Amino acid sequence: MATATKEASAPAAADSPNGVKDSGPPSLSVGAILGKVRARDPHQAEFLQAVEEVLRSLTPVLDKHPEYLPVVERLVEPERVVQFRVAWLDDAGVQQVNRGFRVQFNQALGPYKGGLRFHPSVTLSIIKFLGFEQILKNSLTTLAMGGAKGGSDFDPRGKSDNEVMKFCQSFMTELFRHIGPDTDVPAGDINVGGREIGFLFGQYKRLTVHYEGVLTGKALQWGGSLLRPEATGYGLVYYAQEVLRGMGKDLKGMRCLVSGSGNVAQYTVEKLLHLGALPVTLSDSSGYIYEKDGFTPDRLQHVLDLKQKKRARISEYTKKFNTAVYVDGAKPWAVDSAVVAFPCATQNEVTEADAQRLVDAGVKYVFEGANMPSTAEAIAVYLRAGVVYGPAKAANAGGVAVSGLEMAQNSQRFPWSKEEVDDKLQGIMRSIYTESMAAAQEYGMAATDPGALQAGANIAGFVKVAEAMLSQGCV
Ligand SMILES: NC(=O)C1=CN([C@@H]2O[C@H](COP(=O)(O)OP(=O)(O)OC[C@H]3O[C@@H](n4cnc5c(N)ncnc54)[C@H](O)[C@@H]3O)[C@@H](O)[C@H]2O)C=CC1
Ligand SMILES: O=C(O)CCC(=O)C(=O)O
Repeated sequence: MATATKEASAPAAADSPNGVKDSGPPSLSVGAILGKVRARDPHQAEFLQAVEEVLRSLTPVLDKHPEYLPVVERLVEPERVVQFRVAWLDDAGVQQVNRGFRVQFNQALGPYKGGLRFHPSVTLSIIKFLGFEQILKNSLTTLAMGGAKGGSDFDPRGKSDNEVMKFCQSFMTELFRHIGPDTDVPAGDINVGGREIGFLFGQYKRLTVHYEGVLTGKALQWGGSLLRPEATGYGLVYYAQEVLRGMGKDLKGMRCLVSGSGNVAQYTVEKLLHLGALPVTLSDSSGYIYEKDGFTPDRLQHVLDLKQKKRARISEYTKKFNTAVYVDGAKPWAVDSAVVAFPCATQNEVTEADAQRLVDAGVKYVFEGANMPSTAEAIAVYLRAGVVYGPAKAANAGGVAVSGLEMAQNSQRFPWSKEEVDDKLQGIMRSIYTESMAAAQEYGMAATDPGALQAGANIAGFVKVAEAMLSQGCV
């Protein structure tokens, strides 16, 4: 994508395509809005990175529709930020104090929706970037969901089940008053899976006496949806398949690099195997494993046992399978002879130097499973090298999409079959691809432009939210 953030001149208030007028300060421009965001929160590096990336893509839209500028000014400010103390007693009876967050970013399209992350790196900046991305991602799914994110700096590593339960109960003891099935529906993210959602749901029920679809990612026996655990990874691969199909290519036989080894990475590898691709790496924050001839269903099952049951490091894998090598302290991006990369671990895991390594090693496609895994500089490297770039908010939307389907099943009080959910997931990922392409082309980009999917996802996601915000007035 070749557009740069434009310091546009003052647009006058104008009619929106739906006939609603909105007006902002006469000096409003993309540059002025960015300046205000930077001045307000100069230390929120991740949040600024996410906002800058989106606004850059929106420049041609805002040139054509200056009436959206006041909407953008509101969009970059969360509707509500809740920050709270989470105090709990560890197994030794010693008090621990963590910080909890819920950023309710935008409710234009539906109840706030987005995951909870428990990780020592969690700050308000991280939760705000995730919540901001979630607005446009949820819009792309076509389901009625606003954008939110939450979490805590709690580190579950090394904690007993009892300690995790105590923490979750204390976290929900504050959070419950801000959420509800028609208000805000949290789910999992890094270090928040089935175990944590269970503890959180139990405490919500105890506090409210309501048995309702207030969280997604629940277990099947008590309101979960089939395929929610698999949805982000499966959706990512379905999206990649759509993009490749649009270029007359097929994932079958392609060597793929996958980073991370958590929920998203595991089911990305599983779906790649279903489709005959050759995933060869997985990683964690300590290093990566390389299976030269690719994972197999048996080998993947071992990863699932290690990660889901034993909560072990990925290095443990080579104790059972000596077909693989473990490389300590490194990322998988320099492994050669791969064509596709799926970063599925965490934000900014692909730096400019990593991106250059990927390009040098022959990678032609990057599809993001993690949220914002590529730095701005890394994205520039992909695009300069002609690498097709499938951005997170489109490529990993399958998880929240099936969360939306879980909400629909909870409202109906009737579960759907695996086939029904999978069929809907595939349809949603296909429509994200086609809508993104259509939006990029509407604003002058060629379908063959390596940045078309990025610009298209930002534009298509934004326009729906902007129209809803215009219709709903200046709130
Ligand atoms: N779980 C979901 O449904 C969705 C998750 N995501 C995103 O996918 C990414 C992964 O999330 P999950 O798989 O759910 O979490 P998880 O907790 O199941 O797994 C996280 C994985 O990332 C690895 N990791 C964490 N920090 C790392 C680092 N600095 N370097 C290398 N590896 C690191 C961990 O070792 C672990 O294997 C996150 O960016 C998350 O926001 C996006 C959409 C939905
Ligand atoms: O399923 C959800 O509500 C949230 C998933 C999520 O956190 C994400 O899309 O990043």
